Amino acid sequence: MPILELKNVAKTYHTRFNANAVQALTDISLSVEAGEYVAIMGESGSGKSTLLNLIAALDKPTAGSIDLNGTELSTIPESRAAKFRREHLGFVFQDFNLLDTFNVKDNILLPLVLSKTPVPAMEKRVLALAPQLGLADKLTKFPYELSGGQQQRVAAARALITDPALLLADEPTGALDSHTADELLTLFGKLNQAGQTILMVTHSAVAASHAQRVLFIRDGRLFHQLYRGDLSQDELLVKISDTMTAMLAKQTPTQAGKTASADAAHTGKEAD
Ligand SMILES: Nc1ncnc2c1ncn2[C@@H]1O[C@H](COP(=O)(O)OP(=O)(O)OP(=O)(O)O)[C@@H](O)[C@H]1O
Repeated sequence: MPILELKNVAKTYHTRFNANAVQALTDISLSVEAGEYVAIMGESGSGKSTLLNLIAALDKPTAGSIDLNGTELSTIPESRAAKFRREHLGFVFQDFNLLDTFNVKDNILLPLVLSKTPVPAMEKRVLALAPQLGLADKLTKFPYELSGGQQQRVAAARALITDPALLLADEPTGALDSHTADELLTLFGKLNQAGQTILMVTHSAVAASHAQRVLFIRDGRLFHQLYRGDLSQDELLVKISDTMTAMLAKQTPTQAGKTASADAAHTGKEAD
């Protein structure tokens, strides 16, 4: 069973007086299996944040269903949504979102404190996780004492401390220089190899080329998807760039020429 399954999801935003409805997402169906590493790409305004907000149960779809780790999100009462998010999801954002007055260890432990985990269990978990993220010697530091890359690793540790079914990352490399971004993406790759399911929204073709599958959204619809298969990262990067070019040129995937057909032949799969 997939960790995440969206069926025919649509989202319409209504302005206050209902005059100008914005159809942000239309008929999105997709699933993410346990252990997958999926990137979502699309132009500004294509609906990526809307999609993440729906998956994170921060907002509700206008139509369709979203099943996360065996629970249909619409069945979760508002009062239990925060607890559900804490138990099933980890979040990494572009701007780290660390608490300045908490040291690294307390930042990482925050979700466990909120879920009232006993202190010995918290200690055990943070001591096991920190070395995996290169943070073993940083636990008593404060965020302002760390580089951007280190801060983002603290954010990743905080996201992973609850052992979430799905790690959601929204432009995680957006505030990092290219070298540091590369280090973070290598870390995500390692986490994924160790079994972590990851869904990452990104504008960066390089970042997306670290994933096993890349979904492209255009005007709120699933435009295309690419599978890594046995392509190298560089080969996938070329295909991603071709698809982005086609998307910006408003072509269909097949008009984009080899991109779609070669990928379909390679994987036997193709989106809509
Ligand atoms: N709360 C809202 N009320 C009305 N319209 C909204 C709201 N949030 C988003 N939209 C509209 O929905 C569409 C999709 O927006 P969304 O933020 O999901 O795109 P995005 O792909 O995440 O963009 P970006 O890459 O710039 O963050 C856009 O037309 C946007 O203006």
